[in-house]
Amino acid sequence: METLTIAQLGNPILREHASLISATQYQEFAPFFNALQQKMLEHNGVGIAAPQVSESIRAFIVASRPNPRYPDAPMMEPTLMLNPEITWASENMEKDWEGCLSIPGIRALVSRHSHIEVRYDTLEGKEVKTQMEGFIARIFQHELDHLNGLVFLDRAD
Ligand SMILES: O=C(NO)N[C@@H](Cc1ccccc1)C(=O)O
Ligand SMILES: [Zn+2]
Repeated sequence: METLTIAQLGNPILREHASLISATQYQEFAPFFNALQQKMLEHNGVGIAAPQVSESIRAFIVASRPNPRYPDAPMMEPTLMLNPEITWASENMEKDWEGCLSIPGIRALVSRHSHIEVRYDTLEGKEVKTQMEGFIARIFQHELDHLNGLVFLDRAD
């Protein structure tokens, strides 16, 4: 695994529909997911999606925590989510500021569902069903967009 570089807006990889991963492949990808988390932390990211390092698979990390880029971000354990889906989304929408490691230096106000219910697999192949709200729900929706070839500017008000 050579060192990962973050694809910038304009790179067609960011516009692909990423592929599901089969559970038999999860463990093979473990070193890649570690490198992905490292790359996110290097850039003070609070999330990162595999397509951003040109790996078009349905996997991302949600890792909200206060940092210089998002001083008010809530604290959570960095969480790797495989084959993630939204299973329910609130009618209620909230606007807040977003950035993207693939679009450095730009922030925009984006409307997102304020509450969502999600499902994803862990690296061990366990299915997790849970609900999210606020900034963490926002990051999940931002990362899921990346798996579907969307970036936050596509949704900016
Ligand atoms: O580019 C990514 N993830 O794809 N990282 C974003 C994640 C994010 C998402 C939503 C709101 C704020 C921030 C970052 O700035 O750390
Ligand atoms: Zn992004």
